[in-house]
Amino acid sequence: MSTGISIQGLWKAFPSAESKDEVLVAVEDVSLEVRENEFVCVLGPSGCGKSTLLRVAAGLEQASLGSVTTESRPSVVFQEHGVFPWLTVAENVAYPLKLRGVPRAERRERVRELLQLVGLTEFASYYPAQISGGMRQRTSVARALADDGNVLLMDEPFGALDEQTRVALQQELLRIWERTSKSVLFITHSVDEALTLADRVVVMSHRPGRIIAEIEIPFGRPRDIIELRRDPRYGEITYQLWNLLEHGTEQGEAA
Ligand SMILES: Nc1ncnc2c1ncn2[C@@H]1O[C@H](COP(=O)(O)OP(=O)(O)OP(=O)(O)O)[C@@H](O)[C@H]1O
Repeated sequence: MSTGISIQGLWKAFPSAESKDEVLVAVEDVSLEVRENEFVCVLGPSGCGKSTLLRVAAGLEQASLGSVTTESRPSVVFQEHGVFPWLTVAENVAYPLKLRGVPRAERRERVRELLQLVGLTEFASYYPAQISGGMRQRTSVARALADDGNVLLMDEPFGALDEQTRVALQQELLRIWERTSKSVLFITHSVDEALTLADRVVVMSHRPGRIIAEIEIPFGRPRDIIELRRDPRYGEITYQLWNLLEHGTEQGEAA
């Protein structure tokens, strides 16, 4: 199977704010492959370098060392501020199509389909300030899907939402992803979210962020993310992931 995203020996350091002679290592020697059509979640504690990893993968930051290659130019969804406030919902979704020079009639049809996919048809002519946070994130997801590439990078896209909206959008994202088949790298600090969405969860250590474990998630597709929670393996993997986050090992022993 071919590779959607390949990260090899990636290091990222920033100048230290404390001393001119020092650097702050945010990401340490991370190698990670996302296969075509695979959904990988990167799980790690706050400040461990998850966003930095994603920003480098997106080409928004340069690697200090190592390389990132993607099958196509990645589309990115961020936690917040992902939509242009001066454009309507429909215009936001149309934006990447316009940049690519897609003719107007085709653009209109594609936007109609995407808005239907994310349940925003009725809000096409609203501005971001006139819709809810969950709707803004759906707009952002629809806009990322309007890019025709196969690589989707998501940085805690549902992190700022209330729990019910978050679960609804996770379910929606899975439904869309199952139909559009993209390679997804999804950053989260939530054990539940990683377990719910991923084919594979990559766990990072405290800063500097290294990969300390990769866990294959055994739940099949399509997934019902509510039913999933009744599966006894859900509790077991949750326990395993929490131990990795807290102690760096799977058994709750100190590393
Ligand atoms: N542009 C920057 N300049 C200097 N330091 C930075 C920069 N961006 C990130 N850092 C540092 O890199 C480290 C990792 O930050 P990053 O935002 O990647 O963590 P994170 O795991 O995404 O955190 P959170 O889950 O809290 O969002 C932090 O110590 C942060 O201070």
